Amino acid sequence: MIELRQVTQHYGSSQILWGVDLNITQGSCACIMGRNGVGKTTLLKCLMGLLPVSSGEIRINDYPLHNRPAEKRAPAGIGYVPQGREIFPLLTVEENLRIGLPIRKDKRKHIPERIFELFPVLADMLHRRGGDLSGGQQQQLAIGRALVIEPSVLILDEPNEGIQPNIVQQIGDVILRLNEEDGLTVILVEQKLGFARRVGKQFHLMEKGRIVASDHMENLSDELIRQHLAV
Ligand SMILES: Nc1ncnc2c1ncn2[C@@H]1O[C@H](COP(=O)(O)OP(=O)(O)OP(=O)(O)O)[C@@H](O)[C@H]1O
Repeated sequence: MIELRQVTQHYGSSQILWGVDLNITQGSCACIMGRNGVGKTTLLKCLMGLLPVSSGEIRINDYPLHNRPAEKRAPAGIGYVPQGREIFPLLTVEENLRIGLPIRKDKRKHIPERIFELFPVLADMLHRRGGDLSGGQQQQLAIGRALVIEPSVLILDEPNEGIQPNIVQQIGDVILRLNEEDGLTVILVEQKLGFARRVGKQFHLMEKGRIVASDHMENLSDELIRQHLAV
């Protein structure tokens, strides 16, 4: 269970998050949704420790994260796929994947086979440089890299931004398999309504730095979409 209690955050003097309360149960696939600029990425970065919270608490299975630096959060079992992918363009696919291995508790030296099962293209391109891959392949690499630690929670920030439709479909399939077959808890920031409906089990709508509605995905009504998502 991931719990956020009254989380606030500021960039300098401008307050972005205003007392965010959020509960994400183990095994769920939760979509954080909202218009541009409402604070979705900021919320994920606070969860990952990439931005300090101003106040409030963040816990995973009762283990407090809010007072721990970012490098202590991946070992707590959280994998993160940032917006814009942020793969290392000059490193090979294999080197990009290996980056996470040293933080595994078991110090395992091999990339888990499951990653190549989910993304066969990464096995085919193992020795190619990250920067030579297409946008969709880079996104698959970014997800694969987050899975190297075999996390219990996977956080993805707009994984489909700028990706061609057939890869979007594949990424959706992989997220569903990770959630349903491997039991991974997934937290997904997603703007594409069709994709969110396909893979998400719950939604959390954000408006001006607050969560304003949370429910099962099947209850995401036209009225909520009009109020909080339509542009
Ligand atoms: N480094 C920064 N310094 C100052 N303000 C920032 C910074 N990063 C983001 N902001 C502001 O914080 C607010 C929330 O941004 P954030 O990126 O979290 O929103 P978002 O909901 O993820 O939007 P998008 O869907 O466009 O990615 C925006 O008003 C943005 O301009």
